[in-house]
Amino acid sequence: MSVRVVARIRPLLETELDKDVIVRAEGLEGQKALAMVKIPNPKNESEEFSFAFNGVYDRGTTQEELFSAEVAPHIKSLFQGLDVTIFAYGVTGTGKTHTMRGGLKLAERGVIPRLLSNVFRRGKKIAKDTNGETTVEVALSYYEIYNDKVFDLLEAPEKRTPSGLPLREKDGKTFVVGLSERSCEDLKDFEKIYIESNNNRITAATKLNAHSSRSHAILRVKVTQTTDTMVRESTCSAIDLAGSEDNRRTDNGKERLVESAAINKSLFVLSQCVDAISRGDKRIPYRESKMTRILSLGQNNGITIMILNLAPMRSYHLDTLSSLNVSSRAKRIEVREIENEVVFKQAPRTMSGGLGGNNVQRQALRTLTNAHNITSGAALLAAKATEKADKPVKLFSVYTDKAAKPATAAPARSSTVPPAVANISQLRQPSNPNKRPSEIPETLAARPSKLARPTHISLARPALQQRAAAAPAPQLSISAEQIEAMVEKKVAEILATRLAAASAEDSASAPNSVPTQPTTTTTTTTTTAATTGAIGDEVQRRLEALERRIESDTRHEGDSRSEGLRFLLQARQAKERGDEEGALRFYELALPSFPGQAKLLGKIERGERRRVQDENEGGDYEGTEADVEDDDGDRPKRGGTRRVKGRRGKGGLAVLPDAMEGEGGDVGSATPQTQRLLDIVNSRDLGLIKGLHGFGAKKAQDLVDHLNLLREQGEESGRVGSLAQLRMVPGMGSRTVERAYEGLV
Ligand SMILES: Nc1ncnc2c1ncn2[C@@H]1O[C@H](COP(=O)(O)OP(=O)(O)OP(=O)(O)O)[C@@H](O)[C@H]1O
Repeated sequence: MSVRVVARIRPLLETELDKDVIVRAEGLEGQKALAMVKIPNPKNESEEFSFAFNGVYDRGTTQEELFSAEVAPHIKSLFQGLDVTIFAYGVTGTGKTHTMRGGLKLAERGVIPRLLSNVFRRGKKIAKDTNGETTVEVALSYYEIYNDKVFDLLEAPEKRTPSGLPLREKDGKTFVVGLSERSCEDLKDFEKIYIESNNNRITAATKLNAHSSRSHAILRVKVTQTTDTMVRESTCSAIDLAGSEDNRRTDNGKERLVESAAINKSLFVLSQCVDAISRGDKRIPYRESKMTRILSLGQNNGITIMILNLAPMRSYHLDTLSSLNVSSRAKRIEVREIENEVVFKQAPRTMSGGLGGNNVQRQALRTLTNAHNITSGAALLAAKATEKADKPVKLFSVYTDKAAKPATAAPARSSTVPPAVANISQLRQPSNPNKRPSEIPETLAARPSKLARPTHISLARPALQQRAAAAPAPQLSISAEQIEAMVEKKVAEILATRLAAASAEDSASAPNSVPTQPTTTTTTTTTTAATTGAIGDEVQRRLEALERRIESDTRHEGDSRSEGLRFLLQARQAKERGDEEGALRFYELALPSFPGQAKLLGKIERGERRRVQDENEGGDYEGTEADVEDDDGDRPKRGGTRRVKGRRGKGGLAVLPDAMEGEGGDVGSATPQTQRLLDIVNSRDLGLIKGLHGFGAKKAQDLVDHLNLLREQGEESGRVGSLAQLRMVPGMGSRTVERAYEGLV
């Protein structure tokens, strides 16, 4: 499977002004072809983030240019039997529909009509070249996924049932029951079907776009080539994804929020799938959303093209960074492409200019939770090149364009830091003394490591500090909590170093990679001798043990602990940026890897309390997926960090039994409530399950469907054996399980 990720920056619309442009395209050093998107750091405009892509298309790129460069080369592969999937991803109003569908004029036609035109042309040529021995048939299906329900766009809306079309599994493939398919003779035929069925698509006016697509629209073009001896079938799916906008900027009402929750969830799964494919994971979470499940994403040997649509305006700043972040994960697949030699056949073209269009109104931006990072796609290439298969996948490094300056001291623990990392730390310089520590290199001369800072040590008064400075390090009083904090910080540093190392290796080995530049969110592991002395032997031992553990954890590809650690690192980085909501989200993502981990649960609870407080105080937070799920106001407002068996938490939180907190949550040691909950779940009795606290009809049905699916796939007995497992079921999560448990208590 190969994936190519490209970015397309749309031109300015009539009412947009050149002075508000903040997104620009650039080539890699010394190369003309555009391959980088540059955008200022919203928190520090003197810094600029660079995101690398397989190709970047600037504002003046025509429909024809995009199509010939990115889609046309794969039509041959389609006729050779490979499946092709083309996504248009991006925030509402950035040009996804324009890219996929386009305008009615010939020059304005988007990817889809051009694709069909090429397919028919090639089909005719094959028939002609084989003297009619090969017949080529084209059939279309067109459906949308709205609020996680599938609707046939080839059918009139009146024929829709509220629950949409069901999915079924057959021979390991997922198909939509009752989805119509229309044979399509020629382009005229196609245009008629396509224009008619587009009127059936659900769109709505949001504050960002008067005709915003609220569903994912998936056009499936099935090509069947038949000769006397064989039938070859392949499909090309073209997907105009729903907008990935942030609710806080759309003034969305309840209905729009529910839609957005479904949209964001499926986009999240999509990015997770792409991420997993890029890592070469055996398990791709494609079953966790309907769209990826129907597309069987990552299950075939096809070609995927992800077109990230971007608006160049400042008013989209945070949304743009957010989608760059998502697509940058996809970008890592560049490595696989090089290996497959399927793509990269044509360099992206550059044009500049501007076009007019509709007016897209946007409201003022407020803080957003998303991490603004980028993965260096070439990280995997570097890992591959050096045969370090046991290295963890490198996630999230941000490049900033800052002048290089040699460091004044070499890192003391250079044995654990690859040379490339040392270079990174040398390149970086603290441009702003007020910057957060994570953004500044921690070289000995420039600034002491956080680990050695007196704030981490219980020395309140100057006199004591002087005495302590003279005293040997082990005499310093460090509380268990402080040690814990140091260890946590250190873990984050170690992981961050790996990212930086990978980025550095990338630039050395990958011809298409971004040049290695300093990172803003990573720190180096320049633990100095002074630092080591200050933190003492005990901390050092624990750090080393942890380092070994991370090393051994990350060796197991697909190991959920490594995944969890990565989320913890991201949470940590979000915290460093002051992005509490982002941190909370990453802590929640880490939870399935460390089920029931009391400290993590504590962090999540505290984060949620803060969020609730923000809401009550009229803060920024206005709604996410979690809001929608927990809309009954049942979300705990308070709670202790450690839950005690058999009692309720402070603010009415379900008090989970110890059995649940252990990894795996063995049924053998389950409390009667746990056992009861599992019995109800495993009964598959919809009535009983619906009776659980926090379960509605849909959640109950989804759970039963999931259990049935497990059984169909022969996975164990299709039973959930522990609360930890229950939490891992798609759509469940910790809060749902806690509430169901609480109901039984
Ligand atoms: N490359 C382009 N050239 C000219 N106009 C464009 C281009 N891209 C987008 N536009 C214009 O920008 C506006 C928004 O584009 P479009 O509706 O395609 O956005 P979208 O991302 O599909 O939004 P939504 O997710 O809400 O459906 C439209 O008026 C469209 O014509």
